[in-house]
Amino acid sequence: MTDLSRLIENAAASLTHVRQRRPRVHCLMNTVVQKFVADGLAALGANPSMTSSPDEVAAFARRADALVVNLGTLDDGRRTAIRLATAVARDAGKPWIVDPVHCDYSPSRLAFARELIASGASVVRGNASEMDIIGEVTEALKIKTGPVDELTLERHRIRIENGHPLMAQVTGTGCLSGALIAAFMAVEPDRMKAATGALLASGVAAEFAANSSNGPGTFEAAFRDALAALRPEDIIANARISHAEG
Ligand SMILES: Nc1ncnc2c1ncn2[C@@H]1O[C@H](COP(=O)(O)OP(=O)(O)OP(=O)(O)O)[C@@H](O)[C@H]1O
Ligand SMILES: Cc1ncsc1CCO
Ligand SMILES: [Mg+2]
Repeated sequence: MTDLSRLIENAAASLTHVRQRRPRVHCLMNTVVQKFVADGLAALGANPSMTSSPDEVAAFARRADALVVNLGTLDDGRRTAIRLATAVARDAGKPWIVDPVHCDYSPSRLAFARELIASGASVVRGNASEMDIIGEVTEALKIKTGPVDELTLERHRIRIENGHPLMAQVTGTGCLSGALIAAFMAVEPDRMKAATGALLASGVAAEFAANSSNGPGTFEAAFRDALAALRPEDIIANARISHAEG
C-alpha cells in the first residue's frame, strides 16, 4: 500500500471514529455562520457548542475535545473569550485551530491572528488572501483552501483537489472546514492526517451535493445531507490527493 492510499484509508477510518465518539467541538465562531457551522458538525456526527461568554468559555473549553477559534466578527468580548479558551486548550494539550477570517483587512486582526498562531495553535486555515498575508508559519500546520487545498507542515505538503465551485458561493464553507478539522483532530492525534480527513470528507460531500443542486441555496441543504450520508468508502473511491516532500 502506498503512503497516499494509507492516508486515504486513515481519513475514511477517522470519519468512522467521529461518528462513533461524537467528539465535542467548542466553536468560538463568527456571528454570521454560527448555525451553518453547528449544523454541519452535527450532520457529520460531532457535538458542537458555541458560547463565547467570557464567564463560561473556560468551562466549555475544558469539556471540549477540540476547539475552533474563528476571527470573523472579532470584538473585545470575543478577544477575551478566545484568550481564555486557548489558554485552557494549551494547558490541557487539546487540539485547536485558528481561522484568521479577514486578517488581510485589518492590521490589528492580523497581529492578533499571528499572536494566536505563535501561542501554540495546532493548525491555521484560511483562504488564499488570508494565508498569503499570514506568511511563513513555523509550528502550526498551515492550510490554504480554495479550488485546491494546500496543507504545509515542515517539509511535508499535501494537495487536495476535491470540492466544488458552489462552495465558494455559500458563506461559511471555509469556517465549517475549520470546525470539521477540529472534529477530526479530536479523534486523530496526527494533525496532518486529521486535517486531510476533514477536507476530503468535506470535498467529497460537496461533490455529491453539487450533483443534486440547482444553485447555492439547494447546494447548502444538499451539502448538509451529504455530510450526514457520507460513507468511509465514498472517501476511498473519490479522494483526489497528492503529496510532496522538501
Ligand atoms: N472553486 C472551488 N472548487 C472546489 N472547492 C472549493 C472551491 N472554492 C472553495 N472550495 C472549498 O470550499 C471551502 C472553503 O474554502 P474558501 O477558501 O473559499 O474559504 P473561505 O473564503 O474562508 O470561506 P468562508 O469565509 O465563506 O467560510 C474549502 O473546503 C475549499 O476546499
Ligand atoms: C462574511 C463574513 N463577515 C464576517 S465573518 C463572515 C463569514 C465567513 O467568512
Ligand atoms: Mg473564511
